[in-house]
Amino acid sequence: MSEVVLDVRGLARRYGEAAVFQGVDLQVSRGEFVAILGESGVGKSTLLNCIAGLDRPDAGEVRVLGFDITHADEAQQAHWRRRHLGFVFQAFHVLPHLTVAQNVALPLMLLGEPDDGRVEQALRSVGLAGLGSRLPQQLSGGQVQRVAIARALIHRPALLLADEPTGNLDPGSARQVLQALREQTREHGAACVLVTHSRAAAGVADRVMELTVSGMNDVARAPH
Ligand SMILES: Nc1ncnc2c1ncn2[C@@H]1O[C@H](COP(=O)(O)OP(=O)(O)OP(=O)(O)O)[C@@H](O)[C@H]1O
Repeated sequence: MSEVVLDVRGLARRYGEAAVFQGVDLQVSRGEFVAILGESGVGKSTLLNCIAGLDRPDAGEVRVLGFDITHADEAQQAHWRRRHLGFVFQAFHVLPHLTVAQNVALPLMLLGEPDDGRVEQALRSVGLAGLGSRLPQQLSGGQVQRVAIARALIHRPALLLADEPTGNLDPGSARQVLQALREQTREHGAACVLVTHSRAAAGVADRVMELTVSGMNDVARAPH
């Protein structure tokens, strides 16, 4: 059994009297790609934000490689995120005035560890060799999301979180982006959690779960 990177236990979040979710347990191992399905409004983004330490759960805890993010203070959380977390969003989180290479280099710059060779290699590995000097607006939607994947993994984080990364893409581009996400997760030995309402998107994952108000359920694998 490979090492557990993400360990979520008994997580609950409520707004006022209404529970968004409760009793959420989730373990994800190194190199494993887990998809979490759920209807709109069930709390998928809230769950990712709680895992990232951007939102405080009302009960339960989140540990990443033993570090208890739930009970850390904000400065510790911010430091932890910069070093150990990659995040891929649905859209528009690639900075439009920076080139593709500068976007990918950003996490390394924030850590004070610039490395042009690594940026070039990262672009190659997501199929964007030679496009580093372009601006994002000169790329297709699928290419922009592959920039976002390269950027999310450039600093070799232990944990990769993806929130509907294919929501705005046609099915062909979506498939390429998901395949890049899966390949890169394995190659980097990251633990990846993807949230989506798309069963097709969940089809590339190693394991599929469903988020409900009362916890997380296993789902039979969607056909490829
Ligand atoms: N600040 C807030 N105050 C009150 N309720 C909130 C707040 N933020 C989120 N909610 C509620 O929490 C629930 C979960 O929202 P969340 O965005 O996590 O769902 P989701 O599954 O990611 O939805 P979608 O797939 O549409 O993005 C929703 O019912 C939402 O209305």
